[in-house]
Amino acid sequence: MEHEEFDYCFYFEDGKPDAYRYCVAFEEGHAIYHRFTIEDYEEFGFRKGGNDMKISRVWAVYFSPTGNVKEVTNLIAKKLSEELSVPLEQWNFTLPDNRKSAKAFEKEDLVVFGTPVYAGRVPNKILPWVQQGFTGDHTPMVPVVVFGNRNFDDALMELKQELEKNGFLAAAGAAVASSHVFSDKIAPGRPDASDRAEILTFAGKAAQKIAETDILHTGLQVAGNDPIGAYYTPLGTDGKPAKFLKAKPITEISKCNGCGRCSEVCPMGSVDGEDVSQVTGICIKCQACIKSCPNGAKYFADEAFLSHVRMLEEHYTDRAENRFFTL
Ligand SMILES: Cc1cc2nc3c(=O)[nH]c(=O)nc-3n(C[C@H](O)[C@H](O)[C@H](O)COP(=O)(O)O)c2cc1C
Repeated sequence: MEHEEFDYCFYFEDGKPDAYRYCVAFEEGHAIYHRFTIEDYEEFGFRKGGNDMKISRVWAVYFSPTGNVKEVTNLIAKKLSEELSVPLEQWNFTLPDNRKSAKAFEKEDLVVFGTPVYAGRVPNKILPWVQQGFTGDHTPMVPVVVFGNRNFDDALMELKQELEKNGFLAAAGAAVASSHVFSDKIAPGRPDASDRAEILTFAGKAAQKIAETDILHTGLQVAGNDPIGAYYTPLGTDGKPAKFLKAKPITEISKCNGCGRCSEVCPMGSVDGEDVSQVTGICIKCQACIKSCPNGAKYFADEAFLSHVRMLEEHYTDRAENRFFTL
């Protein structure tokens, strides 16, 4: 078998460092292992040391209605691309137009995959797209979740598991705290300079590990329940569940100049472009329309939603820690 036909190679230390190398070829879903003496292996022209997993491109792939996930995912992906000396590409699947056809990644891609945390999980309306919209081919990835200073609960575990079902292999992972999109009083300005420094240190370490480690046989551990737990139940100031599933943004007509920006940024395509006061489809409360309105004409008036926001402001203003995971 010619060495180009192998998917990747590695070696076991097990008391005899470098005694043998193993190369793997995937055929019809089965891994076929070939063992080489180090002499034969060198003859094949493999690189000495490391894992022989070649990365030729880094991708920043993200869903980010109000920009925090975009910023964090790009920061990690850019640092990885610099450290590994390969080009950086982006795939932003926030808008419905970019969720029309599935995207296939190759073995030599390294995909930094970012989503926000909604109710302690991957946003439930986006989960089907995470499950169906991306395929890997033993493609290394870095799952990243960004949360609004309360908790990321099982979101990172869920994102990792879902992508691993579709041919990706987690090489590192991160849960990064940000300002909460519901309130300017919760973690304002985050990610800040200190977060960015932590993120860059993590990405540098991840690049080194990716270059050195046999990803397929190591298995990344991340925080979260396995199996994944229930969605977090938002509470109101009275400590009872705050039910605002049906809440939709309201438009203050006197302030609206009909520019249509809110309709353009809605990730669900739910704001009518002709009459922006009409929310014709699902609202995921992402706040993209509210944050993007140049005239401050959009707001939520739902009492249960506002009570939840006040509860968050009362209980979740202490600085949450970022969490980073490497092999
Ligand atoms: C519907 C919804 C639910 C959220 N649930 C959580 C949560 O469970 N924990 C948390 O810490 N932040 C939560 N957040 C805050 C977001 O994770 C945070 O603001 C994130 O930065 C948003 O990402 P984006 O700026 O890319 O849109 C929630 C936000 C929304 C819109």
